[in-house]
Amino acid sequence: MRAPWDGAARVLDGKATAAALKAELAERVAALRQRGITPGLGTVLVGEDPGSVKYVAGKHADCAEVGIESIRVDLPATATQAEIEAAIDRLNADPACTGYIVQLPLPAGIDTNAILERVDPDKDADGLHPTNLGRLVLRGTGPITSPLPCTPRACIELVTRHGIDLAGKNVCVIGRGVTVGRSIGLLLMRKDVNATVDVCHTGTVDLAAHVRRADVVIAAAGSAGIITADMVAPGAVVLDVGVSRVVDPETGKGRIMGDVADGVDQVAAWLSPNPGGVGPMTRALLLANVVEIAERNATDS
Ligand SMILES: Nc1nc2c(c(=O)[nH]1)N[C@@H](CN(C=O)c1ccc(C(=O)N[C@@H](CCC(=O)O)C(=O)O)cc1)CN2
Repeated sequence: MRAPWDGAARVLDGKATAAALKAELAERVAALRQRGITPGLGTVLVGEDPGSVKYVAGKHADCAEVGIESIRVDLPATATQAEIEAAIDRLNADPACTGYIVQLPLPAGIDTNAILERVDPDKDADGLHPTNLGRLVLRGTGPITSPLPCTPRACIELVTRHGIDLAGKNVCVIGRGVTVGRSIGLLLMRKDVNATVDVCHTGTVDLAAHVRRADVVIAAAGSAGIITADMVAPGAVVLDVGVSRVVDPETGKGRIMGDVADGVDQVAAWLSPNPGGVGPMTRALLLANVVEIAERNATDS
């Protein structure tokens, strides 16, 4: 099924693809605004983790770019479960808020599942509410009418917008976290995608054997450089989703390292850079979720 491959990998360019997607979304937001509907994205940030602060700021900048209004709720790291839940209840009741996210991870001691379950499923811009994940399990075919998790959606959009068809492909997912690994299998198995999925994790025996069989590798373990060139079949498509923050021994500065080691670009046919691959697409798909909620609400009313 794979074409023989003897060149350097082509780049799955997340920045350019996200820019194209955001331009399409800006047009849909303009159409909604013409009908008197203003989509609004809310964020709940608890504490001042530098990564989370940066991601939330990025989400609001993206909103401004496409014409979505922003609602920011910033709580101190000392916020209690009850205080976070009260903020959730306010966003659930706020008509200006079309959809919202709770930035993860939450501080230690907070019951994350209880927080995510309190989000109104119809405002769940992250697609992480149990009702929406349950719909993904139950509805393996037909149109999708509820929000989908952003990073899994980002992976699929990134490859399909580069002309890669996933139907019939063997996809190896590495990592079983809720935001990516566990939920992406459900999307890939849907009839409209039609991939065969292998999900590997820390309990997997012989990870390399699984990866070697794959036409498409989605590395979302958060373990720097875990996927090496000798594991990847020549001509495979490789998405580097995992993020580890490491200190560069040469510069002494912190930098992001993905799950994919140097050298994979000499074996794979396509490779998503990290940064610059799935991350920017995840941000764009969050906006897509908000626009789709607004469009569905407009049709329902
Ligand atoms: N509620 C959520 N929390 C978290 C999610 C999520 O989807 N929902 N995912 C991550 C963080 N995240 C979004 O929130 C996210 C992470 C990274 C990027 C991104 O574009 N990264 C850039 C590099 C950025 C940098 O230099 O630091 C890239 O990949 O090019 C977007 C979104 C955990 N929490």
